[in-house]
Amino acid sequence: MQTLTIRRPDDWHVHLRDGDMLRAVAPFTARQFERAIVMPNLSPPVTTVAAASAYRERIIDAAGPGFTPLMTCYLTDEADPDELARGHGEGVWVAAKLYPANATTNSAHGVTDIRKLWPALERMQAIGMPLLVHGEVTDAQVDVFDREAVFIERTLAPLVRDFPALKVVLEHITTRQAAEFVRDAREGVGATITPQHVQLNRNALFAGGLRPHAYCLPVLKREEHRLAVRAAAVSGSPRFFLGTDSAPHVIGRKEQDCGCAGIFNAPYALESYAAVFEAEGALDRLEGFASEHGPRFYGLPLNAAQVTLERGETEVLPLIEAEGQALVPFHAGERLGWRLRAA
Ligand SMILES: NC(=O)N[C@@H](CC(=O)O)C(=O)O
Ligand SMILES: [Zn+2]
Ligand SMILES: [Zn+2]
Repeated sequence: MQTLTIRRPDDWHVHLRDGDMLRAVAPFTARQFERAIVMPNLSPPVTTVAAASAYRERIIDAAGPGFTPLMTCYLTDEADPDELARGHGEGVWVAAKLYPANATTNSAHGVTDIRKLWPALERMQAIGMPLLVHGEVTDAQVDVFDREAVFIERTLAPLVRDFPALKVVLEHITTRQAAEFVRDAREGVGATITPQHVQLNRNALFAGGLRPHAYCLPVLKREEHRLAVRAAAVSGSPRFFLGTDSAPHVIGRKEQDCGCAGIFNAPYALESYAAVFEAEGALDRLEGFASEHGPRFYGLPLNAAQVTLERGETEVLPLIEAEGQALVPFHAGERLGWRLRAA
């Protein structure tokens, strides 16, 4: 097969940031995807309908025509059910995002105790607004590699039980436990999967030295987990869908004493996923994962347009500079075997 034409995909988890960084990265996402679920972890976080509408306009300006940002509400301990319902009703918010306080980048205003969210979750369940979850406990006693599995046990499993009709997406899954939990859960539970978590295991963090550009949260896990998440991605199950978690930080913030978590994978995300599906003999399932499972889960229409991937070397630059931002992309300096044909 020399070309692969699929329905135009969407990215169900991306960080587009704001200001110069937004202008630098939004065109990469817009080139690859028709829609994207935009994470609200700006500083300050996007907690009001007004802030989300204004942010949406800035994204549309930066991305150019043909791209639709789908906005999310950042949940705090003070999350107001009426504001959530209003934003959802007005078509501004597609979903709301739960960051356990201090679990990841810009999550200081996140939720300190899930019980504080109950009124918000009740309303979201009633109106059919999905809950997106950064699934890691923040308990310093828990080993950083176990934080996702412990979160599932302590928080997610009870939540999925207590809110039996709430749509829940476990974002950027990294473990066998997460893949199995989502696979076996009740209806209305899904997961996004990033390109890095199906291609790298935690050895990548220490390959010949400390590798800040392989550092993201949840952190890469053992090989056993990579294989389980990879199997879920290519399984064809509608519960698993594409979410890059592209999370740009300028090079200086990655390469420092306390480097930021996040991998900037937007520029070649599709080429990267295609390599995985091909290696697994599952290229015929790429379209479901990239373009169908997500919209069906969210209850949104499938995109009508198509894109074509063609076989051919794509050279990933070691450094991408745009709008004064210097970013090291995922696969920096490598060659990928597929190329997204220009629209
Ligand atoms: N994934 C990351 O490592 N970082 C994300 C936050 C997140 O998605 O948890 C970021 O905003 O930089
Ligand atoms: Zn996260
Ligand atoms: Zn993220």
